[in-house]
Amino acid sequence: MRIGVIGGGAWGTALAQVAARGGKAVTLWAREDDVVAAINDTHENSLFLRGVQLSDTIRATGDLAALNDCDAILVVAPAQHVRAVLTAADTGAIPLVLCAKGIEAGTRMLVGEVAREAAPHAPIAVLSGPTFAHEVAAGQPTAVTLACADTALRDALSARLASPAFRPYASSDVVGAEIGGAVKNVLAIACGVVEGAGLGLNARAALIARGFAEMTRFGLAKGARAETLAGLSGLGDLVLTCSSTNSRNFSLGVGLGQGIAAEGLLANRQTVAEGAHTAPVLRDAAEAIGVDMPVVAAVCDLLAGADVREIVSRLLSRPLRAEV
Ligand SMILES: NC(=O)C1=CN([C@@H]2O[C@H](COP(=O)(O)OP(=O)(O)OC[C@H]3O[C@@H](n4cnc5c(N)ncnc54)[C@H](O)[C@@H]3O)[C@@H](O)[C@H]2O)C=CC1
Ligand SMILES: O=C(CO)COP(=O)(O)O
Repeated sequence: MRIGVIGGGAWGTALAQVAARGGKAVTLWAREDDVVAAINDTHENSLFLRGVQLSDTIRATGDLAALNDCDAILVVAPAQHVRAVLTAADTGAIPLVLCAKGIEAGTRMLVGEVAREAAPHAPIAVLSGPTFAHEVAAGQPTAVTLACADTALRDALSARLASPAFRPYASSDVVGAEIGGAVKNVLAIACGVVEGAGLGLNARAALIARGFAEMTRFGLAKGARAETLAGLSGLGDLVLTCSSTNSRNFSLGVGLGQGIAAEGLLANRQTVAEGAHTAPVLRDAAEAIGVDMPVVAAVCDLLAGADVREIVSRLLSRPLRAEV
């Protein structure tokens, strides 16, 4: 199975490295000419994944047509750009493995729904889970959810990507795998705020648990399965991203919690904090189907400039209620 990758950020590059293990050829499309040149000339993506020596069987290209002879393509552009790159790539019926975590602004579509519109003939799979790119690229042990309705395709992709250090767990719940990854980014911002504002570890644990309740309410309403949300792509990724400043979303929250305005934190950044884009879309999507997501709403208000203390006191003064 010849693998192509769309997206030369940290995660696309790390996944190219996964696919290249054992000396297999991988074609990686990157948007930036200097990323293409650096990968081909020095086998390092010095812009997005500095310090990782990449396999010399990864060939980078700036030409999307170079992916047309692949047997499967990992789509690793940020969620807001997936529609544009898939439309431009025009890869026909080549299976797409969606690896971005987010919801498209404007349409409120999950990336899978976007892909079905932009590439209507392509079989769709979703790869998601607790995966900091640097650790994966360094070969540290990692497990992911690989969701696809077509079991033969899922098994072929799993066999192609698996190694002792990279374990895909199979699922048929594509929507569930997507929702976990999209929602946890917003909740990670909230946990970062708790850290930045010095509210303590009890508060962070409470936020992870209540955030997971929000993820579950929204996911079930959208047709996800509870066990997917409690698995690697949901709770697993939530715990990872809410625990470390290695997370861009958590770090953004730390800044907000310290009272720094979102505008400044988000200006001129090269790396993506998906939760900032997902938060308002998720809040609107949840409101539209009557799902209560107070933590997500709080993150939206903080991103829009609300005062941290006011938002915290609003959350803490909500009426007491049953846990479940
Ligand atoms: N970095 C990580 O550890 C992980 C990231 N992800 C997800 O992977 C997706 C990509 O993230 P990263 O690789 O981390 O990105 P990154 O933050 O390392 O790099 C930014 C990426 O955005 C691309 N980009 C910027 N403007 C663009 C445009 N107009 N059109 C197309 N692409 C554009 C850049 O070319 C670059 O590839 C995100 O959805 C993220 O949530 C998922 C798992 C782990
Ligand atoms: O998705 C991730 C880990 O699974 C990466 O999280 P951040 O985008 O917050 O860095």
